[in-house]
Order: sequence, then C-alpha cells, then structure tokens
Amino acid sequence: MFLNMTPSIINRIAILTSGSDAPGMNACIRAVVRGALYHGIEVMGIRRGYGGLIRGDIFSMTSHSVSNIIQRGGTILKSAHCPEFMTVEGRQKAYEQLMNHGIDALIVIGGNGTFEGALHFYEEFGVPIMGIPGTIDNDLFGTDYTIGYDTAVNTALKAIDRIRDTADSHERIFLIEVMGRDSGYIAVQSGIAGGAEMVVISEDPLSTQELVDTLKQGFNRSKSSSIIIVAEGETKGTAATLADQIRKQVDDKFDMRVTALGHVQRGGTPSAYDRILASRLGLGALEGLLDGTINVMVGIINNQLVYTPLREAIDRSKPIKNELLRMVNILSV
Ligand SMILES: Nc1ncnc2c1ncn2[C@@H]1O[C@H](COP(=O)(O)OP(=O)(O)O)[C@@H](O)[C@H]1O
Ligand SMILES: O=P(O)(O)OC[C@H]1O[C@](O)(COP(=O)(O)O)[C@@H](O)[C@@H]1O
Repeated sequence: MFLNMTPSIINRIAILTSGSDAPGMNACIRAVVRGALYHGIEVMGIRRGYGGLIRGDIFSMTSHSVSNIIQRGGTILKSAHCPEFMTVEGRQKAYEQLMNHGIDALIVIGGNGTFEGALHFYEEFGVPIMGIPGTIDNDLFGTDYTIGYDTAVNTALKAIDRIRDTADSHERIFLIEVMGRDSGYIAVQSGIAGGAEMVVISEDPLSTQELVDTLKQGFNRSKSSSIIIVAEGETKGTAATLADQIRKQVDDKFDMRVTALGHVQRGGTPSAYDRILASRLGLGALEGLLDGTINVMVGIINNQLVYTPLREAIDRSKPIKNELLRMVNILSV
C-alpha cells in the first residue's frame, strides 16, 4: 500500500539494517542520522535487524554515532536474519518495543525479505515504513542500482583481472563463480568489464553444449585462454558442476580451473558511486518520510529520486537487458 498522507507528526524515527551488509550501508545510515538531526528529528538505531527490535536492542544516535563510517564496509548496526519476525507474535513484540521507545516511524535498509517483513508490520500495526534498497545483487525493482552493487562488481572485477593473468600465462580456461542467488547482475556487469568469453546466468542459461561449442570455436581460432563468469544461482558450486559437465565432453583438451569468489564480494570499502548513492537514498528516505510518503522504497531511476510502493518493489522484477548478454558474445570473439 502506498500512502501519501498529510505530513503526520514524526518526532522520533528508528533505523535498522537487515538481511544484507552491502558496502555503502554505513554511508546510508550516516545520511539518515545527519538528515534527521538537520530536520530536528531524533534517531534511534536498532542493532541486529528485526531481532534487535524484538529484544529492544535500541539506542539513541547522535551526529557523533556516525562519524568516520562513510568509508567503512559492513554495517555499524549489524545485520541478522530473524525468523521470529516472520510470526505475528514476533512482530507484536517488536511493535511493543517501538511504542516503549516512542518511535513514530521505521526506516529499514535491506532487500525483498526485509521489505516483506516491514509491510506486514505496517499492515498489522500501522507503523509508517520507509525502505532503502541494500543488496549487492541489484535485483530490486524501483531503482536502477541498489546500495553495494557497484562495489561488489568492482571487487569481482579486480579478482577477474588477476585470474586472467594466470589464464593467459598458463593458457587455461577459468570458470569464475560470482554472487547472485537469484540474480545475474553481478555476473553480467563484471563479465562485460572483465572481457569474459561467456556469462552464465540463471535468467538466461546456456546449455553445456553451447559452452563447449563456444570454447571449441575459440580454440580453433587460436584462443589460448577463456574466462567464463557464472552466477552462483540457487546453489553454490554451480561453476564446479558446470566445469565437470564440460570436462566430460572435452576430455583433456582444455586445462580448466574453477574459482568461486564468495563473500569477498560483499565486504570492503564502498566505491565512490555507492557512497553517493547511499547518501542520496538515505537523505531521500528521511525527507520522504517527513513529507508523509510511507510504505515505499526510495530509489534512483535515471538520476531522479523516486518512491515505489513496497508491494511493487517486492513483487516486480527488474530484468537484465538482453543487449548486455548479446554484447558479451559479440565482443569476446
Ligand atoms: N515473509 C516475511 N514476513 C515477515 N518477515 C520477513 C519475511 N521475509 C523476511 N522477513 C524478515 O526480513 C529478514 C531479512 O530477510 P532476508 O530474506 O533474509 O534478506 P533480504 O532483506 O536481504 O532479502 C528476515 O530475517 C526476516 O526477519
Ligand atoms: O551466505 P550468505 O551470507 O547468506 O550470503 C549469500 C548470499 O548473499 C548474496 O550475496 C545476497 O547479498 P545481499 O545480502 O547483499 O542481498 C547472494 O548473492 C548470496 O547467495
């Protein structure tokens, strides 16, 4: 539900990070806190996501609370999964904590699950909610980019560049698995920037036969090394499984290795882009809330701040453009 109300009285807000710890979240927390203080609003920080809310792990934040964090990865508020919040009883406890602390509205930074929980919370208890997209996977409708995605792509890219050195020197094929449980965004973007021969994503899967054929064609054109980027998909180890399938079809023709980049992609210093995005979204979230815009996710589309109803942000998908995958094929020949 999207409500654009006459501004209600908001004197004290609370903020939490949940699900993810995508790089840039700290810059976002800083923007919310400093923005609130600018507007004369009190801010409470909630530690460890919804679990912290249920337990009352809530503290008052000052300008000093967010000093020296803009450059830090992770989240100073900590992030956690909380099965209890998925029950009405858990959310009832959370509501009581909000009331006990005199909190008028809640800002949540996270992904789909975080927003789903927040929406239930609003529907059951009427707590005004503002969502901010924080996930390295970039798979949220209602924003061109999510907080952490740019940093993750750049981290993956640095690793790909290094692996390419070995691929080239030893004339090997590398399958590099990048993160993206349900989403191939990191794979496609890092694949294009890293000059990969192929990108395998679950949204547009390539058959083993297609992979083998492309590798053989490259080999016949005297290509001595190849990089294949694989989005991890539902199950980690996708690249290893794929490598086994390829090996069965090519015997010992190719010297092949697999590297799964894993959680290095979710940590580290946020890029300039992520810090700026996070700052804009944080201030935009706060000011939207003060204007009475609730139950929405703040995003940036075509460089404009926009607010998308949470239901829509959760339910709608943001497909990867076919032209990007086509480009991988054309440019790697
Ligand atoms: N359907 C739901 N109902 C209530 N709370 C939910 C629901 N789905 C997720 N949540 C809450 O949001 C938290 C984060 O969700 P999760 O899916 O783990 O991460 P993300 O926000 O990154 O998608 C969960 O641990 C849970 O507390
Ligand atoms: O093993 P964990 O820590 O739950 O995280 C793995 C998952 O996190 C993700 O990177 C999602 O990242 P976010 O937490 O930033 O949404 C997925 O791509 C991956 O499957």
